[in-house]
Amino acid sequence: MKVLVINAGSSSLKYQLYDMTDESVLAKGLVERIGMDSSILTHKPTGKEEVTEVSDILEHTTAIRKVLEKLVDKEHGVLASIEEIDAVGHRVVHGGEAFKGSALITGEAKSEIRRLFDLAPLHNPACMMGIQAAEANLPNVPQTVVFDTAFHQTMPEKAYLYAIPKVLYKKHKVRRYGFHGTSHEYVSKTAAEFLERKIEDLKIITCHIGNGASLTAVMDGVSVDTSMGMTPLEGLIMGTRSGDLDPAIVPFVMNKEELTINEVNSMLNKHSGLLAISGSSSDMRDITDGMAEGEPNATLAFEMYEYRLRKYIGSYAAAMNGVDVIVFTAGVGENSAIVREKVCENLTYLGVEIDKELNKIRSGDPRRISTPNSKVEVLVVPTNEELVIARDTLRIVQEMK
Ligand SMILES: Nc1ncnc2c1ncn2[C@@H]1O[C@H](COP(=O)(O)OP(=O)(O)O)[C@@H](O)[C@H]1O
Ligand SMILES: CC(=O)OP(=O)(O)O
Ligand SMILES: [Mg+2]
Repeated sequence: MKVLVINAGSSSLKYQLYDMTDESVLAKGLVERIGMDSSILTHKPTGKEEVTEVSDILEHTTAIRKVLEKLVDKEHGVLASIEEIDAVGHRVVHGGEAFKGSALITGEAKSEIRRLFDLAPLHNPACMMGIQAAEANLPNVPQTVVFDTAFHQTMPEKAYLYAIPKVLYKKHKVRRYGFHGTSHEYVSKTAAEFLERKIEDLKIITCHIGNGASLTAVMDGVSVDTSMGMTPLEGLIMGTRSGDLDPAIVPFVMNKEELTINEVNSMLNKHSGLLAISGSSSDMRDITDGMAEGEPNATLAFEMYEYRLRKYIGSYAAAMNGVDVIVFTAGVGENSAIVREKVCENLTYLGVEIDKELNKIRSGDPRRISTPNSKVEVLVVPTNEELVIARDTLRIVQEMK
């Protein structure tokens, strides 16, 4: 069975084609700058050379058509025919309270995802474009949706409600949903397997720190709290997102700077975070390079990022009355030894002790970076959101039969 996984953003579309007989990746790639001139398609067939193609791709339907052409291309393809694709799995960022797990795409599911546009205006419309584009190109193939929010539906009320008038929850579903759920679930399970422990016996803090970043407290194998909120803006300092701030800043700045709702949203989501503090980049590689060169704004950006992350780890240890395992994952968590080192350096009060040499080793496998004496296991576990989507898709399609 072959499953195509699609992760659609507003101007990009990532894809991976899996052969689920052995969970191998046959090809993967990315279309960037959709809707702009000079869109870029990068296609990487496993075992063959990567190809890059620049053309004007005006919308997602054309983007998927181009991807499908590449998948069956004589030179760069990995399939004899498009008919070989048995199912398509889509990442959808916001599933609200309606979706507690992955689902087959039906008319009703699509209506529900549309109803959630209000709660995730930056994410869900793009996901819907991906779904419609895939349906247009592969009309007879079953399609599924896998939600970032689903894993967090186990949070208790005390963690997901905000201390604002309850009518706002009743009328508009204003509450914490949390995101990156496929990643938090995958790395917490993988961590327990790696340690050869039952996940039910562990208190785990998973740190998914990529471009978007969130932390989750996992107890008894389920999410009990997470740092992102009603939208993926709350919590940690991210590449271009502010994370937590005093909510009174929003009306204050809107008033002083005469900003519209869209403009203030854009400021907090796209022009804040590491980018705003450093004044130069949202990428942790540039921030740590700048810090190494003694650049003061890059140094401040790093310090603020690390400080916020460490405070959240402390608060989740408090939430669970302890922590057995801390897991680092995603772009920064998997690759930045200095972020891991600096965070852990200040967690000695929890009994955290990392081995600086182990921490520097680069590898694509789950690995331990704590010392044998450490009271908390500290692990680096590469995430694989696409594999979770492919597995869920396979399960749902098999259940249909
Ligand atoms: N070698 C590296 N060292 C430090 N940070 C890195 C490295 N590689 C990637 N990153 C960070 O990871 C981010 C991308 O993370 P990723 O999880 O791939 O994000 P997303 O899936 O949200 O696009 C980059 O913006 C950068 O900050
Ligand atoms: C939900 C979210 O923040 O996603 P990403 O990390 O892909 O931006
Ligand atoms: Mg991501």
